[in-house]
Amino acid sequence: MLTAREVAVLDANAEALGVPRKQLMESSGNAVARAVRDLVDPGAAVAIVAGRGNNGGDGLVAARFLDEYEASVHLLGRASAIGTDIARENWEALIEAEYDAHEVTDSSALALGDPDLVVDAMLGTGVAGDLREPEATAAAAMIDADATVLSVDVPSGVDPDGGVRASNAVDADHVVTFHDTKPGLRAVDAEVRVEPIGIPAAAERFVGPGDLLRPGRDPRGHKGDHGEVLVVGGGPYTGAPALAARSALRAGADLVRVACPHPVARALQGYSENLIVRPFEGERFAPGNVATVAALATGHDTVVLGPGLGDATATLDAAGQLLSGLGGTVVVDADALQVVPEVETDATLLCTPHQGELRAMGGETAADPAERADLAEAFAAELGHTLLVKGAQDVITDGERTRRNRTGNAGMTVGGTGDVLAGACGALAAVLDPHAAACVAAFANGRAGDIVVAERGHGLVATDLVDALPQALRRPDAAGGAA
Ligand SMILES: NC(=O)C1=CN([C@@H]2O[C@H](COP(=O)(O)OP(=O)(O)OC[C@H]3O[C@@H](n4cnc5c(N)ncnc54)[C@H](O)[C@@H]3O)[C@@H](O)[C@H]2O)[C@H](O)CC1
Ligand SMILES: [K+]
Repeated sequence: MLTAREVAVLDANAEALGVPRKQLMESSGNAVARAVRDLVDPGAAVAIVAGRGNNGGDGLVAARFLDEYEASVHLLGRASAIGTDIARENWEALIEAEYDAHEVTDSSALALGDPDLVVDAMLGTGVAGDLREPEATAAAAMIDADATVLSVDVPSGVDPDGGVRASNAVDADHVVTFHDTKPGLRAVDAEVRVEPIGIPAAAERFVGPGDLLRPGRDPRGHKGDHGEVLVVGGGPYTGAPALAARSALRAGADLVRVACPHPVARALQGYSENLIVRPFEGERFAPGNVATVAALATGHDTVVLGPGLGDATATLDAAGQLLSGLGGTVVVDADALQVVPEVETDATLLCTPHQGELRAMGGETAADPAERADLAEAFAAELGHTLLVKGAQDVITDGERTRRNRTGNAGMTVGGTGDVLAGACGALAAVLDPHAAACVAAFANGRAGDIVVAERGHGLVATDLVDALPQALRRPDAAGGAA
């Protein structure tokens, strides 16, 4: 089941893998033509009504696969109003090849003739609200044509996600949809066929630039909308919580505070004036600090627990007590991971172990990425939390959905990259569900490493990653063209 957003993610990931949208459109159009062949015999009159987006583009492509039919193409609007290059190029090919194709500039001039079958290629996953003109008149003309109606992807006017039908939506007899069915088609009373269009399984299996399209930051948002993150760390180490906090800021958090022992507070503040430090008593995080830190945590969207805490017994006790009392999403990293298997909590944990830490938690790992993914998936299901298992290929799994991330390079084994990843997870989990946040964070962290190596060669240090995160998080053009 694919929402319109998931379709956009897969298309962009397919493009990054070397399968451009125009190729997907060619496959979609071919699938439409196959559906036509199954419904009417060669020689039949087929009227293709095309919108100005890629749904229309699919219909334009289909015309080229229907030479044995009396196919006519009716573009709703001027060719200059076609919204995408790939749809426009397909229109231009029809005109150049002298197909029976017309621009309908006045909806009352729409003349479908007496078709045996109408292809509804007006609107698909890009629809919004009731059909406007000329789609509304065209939909009515389809009904008047008294022909079989085959809709492309979704009946025009049906919301692909929620299934809500616009009052003037097309009544389809048949629907041909692509790659996977759509939630909105459950409510459609028509024969639905799902056709592959050549999106490689890798577009789903591996995190790609398309995953950066997931709704997260609303650019029109206001301070505090994009997440307030609390890092609980420091003790033996001060660099780790500073890296995690700075990374959270670079990954989009609006406010990041660091709860840390008094003795490291000043050192931490020294790392960056962007950090707000909330010191607690003592040399290390201990049970006596849990109430204070828990109270602080309630005022934040996400918590990142672990960077630089150390593994003193009292600290691990405190970590377990803190987790058992929290709700919301908590990123757990480094030594704090040890307490996760035993802790009962209402919080959703996003755990970011490397393979040694995974084994210490009771999980298993393997050299083969696919096998490692299966083992991690089983362990995440057992734990009941989301795992981001770091490695040459990261594995992200919540026990059901399992994906792998291939960005990053050998230079990233340097200390601190895990703290940067944990901070990025903290920021992204404030605006995405934990699984999506882990996918995007793993992708961006590795991509930041690749950007740094490409620009400066090896010798990468963790602070380089922090600075490269904004560039690594830059979204591809949703309509086409990888970043
Ligand atoms: N991976 C895949 O499944 C692929 C699917 N393909 C097809 O692409 C469309 C989605 O195309 P898109 O350009 O994003 O949107 P639409 O064509 O559905 O519509 C946009 C178009 O329609 C106008 N519009 C929006 N709402 C209304 C309205 N209520 N009334 C009138 N007009 C409206 C809007 O202004 C735009 O002009 C998908 O469904 C598939 O068919 C790709 O071809 C390949 C990959
Ligand atoms: K349609």
